[in-house]
Amino acid sequence: MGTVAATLGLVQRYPYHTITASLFILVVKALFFRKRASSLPLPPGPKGYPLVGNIFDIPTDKPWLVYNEWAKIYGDMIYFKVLGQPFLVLHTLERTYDIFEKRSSNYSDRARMPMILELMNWDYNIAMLPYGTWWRRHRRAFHEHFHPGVVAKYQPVQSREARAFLYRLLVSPENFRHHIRHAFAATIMSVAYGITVRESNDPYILNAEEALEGLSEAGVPGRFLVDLIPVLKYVPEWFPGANFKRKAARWRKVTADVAQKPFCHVKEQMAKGTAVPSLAATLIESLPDASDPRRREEEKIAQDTAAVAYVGGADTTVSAVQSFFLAMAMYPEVQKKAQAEIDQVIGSSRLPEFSDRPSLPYINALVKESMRWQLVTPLAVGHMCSKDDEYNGYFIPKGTIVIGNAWAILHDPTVFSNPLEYQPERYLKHGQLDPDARNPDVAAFGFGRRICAGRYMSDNSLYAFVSSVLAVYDIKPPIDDDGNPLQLKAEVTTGLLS
Ligand code: HEM
Repeated sequence: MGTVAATLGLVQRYPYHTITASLFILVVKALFFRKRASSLPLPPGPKGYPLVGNIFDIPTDKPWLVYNEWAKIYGDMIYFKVLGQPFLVLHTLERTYDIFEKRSSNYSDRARMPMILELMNWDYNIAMLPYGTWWRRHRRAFHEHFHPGVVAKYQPVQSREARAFLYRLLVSPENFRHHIRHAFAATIMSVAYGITVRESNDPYILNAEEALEGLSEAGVPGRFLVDLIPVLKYVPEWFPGANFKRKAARWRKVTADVAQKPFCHVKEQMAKGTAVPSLAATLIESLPDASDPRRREEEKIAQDTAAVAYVGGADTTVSAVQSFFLAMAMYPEVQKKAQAEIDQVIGSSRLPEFSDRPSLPYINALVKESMRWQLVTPLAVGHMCSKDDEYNGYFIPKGTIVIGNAWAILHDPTVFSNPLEYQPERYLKHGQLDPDARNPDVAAFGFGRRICAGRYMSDNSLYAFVSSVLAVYDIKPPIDDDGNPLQLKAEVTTGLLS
């Protein structure tokens, strides 16, 4: 879900000016301190300081690894507070299932983000909407076009873009990372709007990238004081120190363009009778009449649905494909087995099709392992607890941001032997997919009612790219000055999207 998730619920160290101001708020809040609604203890976690809580303990670099270490001390539920904001990190599948699935009505909300949602107008992003009717209407509209029964209709575009990607790799293999990004942007623009993007400097893509950069900056909790003191959103732009308002104004414009420009383009094409089939065109066709009072809201939902396909899909699957390239360069024996399967099942006279997928168990296992090995969203996206709760002998206060440590769940050595190794074989038994092997989907796409709504489309894209690339290319590590292959090591970036 790409940057769809921004950095919701991801904890980072706060700048010191933010701390000072927040202290003030906390003192005020403390004056109205609410007595705890339960006599049960809070879940265990690192002991923090008065008022600021665990601000100095919070990991900035790959927090999923640090929480994994903390779990050895505190167990599979870790509770801590940062500037009054409670967090709960869940470490095992049992806990994420109990909380996000069994108690989903209480654990499906999102943290309030005034900078992003109220000032930058990212409110079209389903992933950020508060839990409730408006989110549910968006989710339903999105699901209608991305559930497992319908995503097959996007396969021709996915295959076409996978093939165009093969050609670009042939021309300039050194730019493979750029080509991956371009391929996914092109796929989604085509699916969502029927737009064919330019090879470089495409205005839609440039605009979206700028909006996503703003999102990524504003998504760091504490980056903007207005997230801690929402009333600051009313400060006028000219006011000294109100730089955040000027930034928000610029980002608001590009963010709005991401959703509106391509959608308006489709409307114009439809009016002229020249529109090509697309998600936006289908959504527009099924809108109520212009005179219908429901039209305004329905049109907004349609516009948001198409836009979120782009912002949700632009970066995420890209990251999974990058992991796949790294894995192939590091594990040549895996690559050989995958190529042998393609050669045996398909031969060398054509490229793999979607219809071949059931006959390619090793490739399917490789797609799964590419989602597990280096997770795209190692902490998924935090869910906010809507009301006070009691669970397993502990009290969980309303407003707690609950994070499922997807990395820990998919690197549990009791479930995945040698979890740091890339081994597609772990999903196979007697040469076929083993139904009893833990499927990375249990955590790689998040949890419960907010689980990634684009995961079926993403899975198809990954299959199309992986199988096409392996059918025609060998992926190898770069060569050093003496002509020897470089020793590669998996090093991932930190952040919500790894
Ligand atoms: C490897 C690929 C992807 C990964 C790892 C991924 C991951 C995620 C995660 C972790 C969430 C939040 C789940 C939660 O709150 O528990 C999410 C939400 C979402 N994703 Fe994805 N995503 C991927 C691809 C896509 C694609 C291709 C699309 C669009 C076509 C998409 C659309 C969405 C949407 C709409 C949501 C919001 C769901 C909601 O809040 O109700 N994602 N994704």
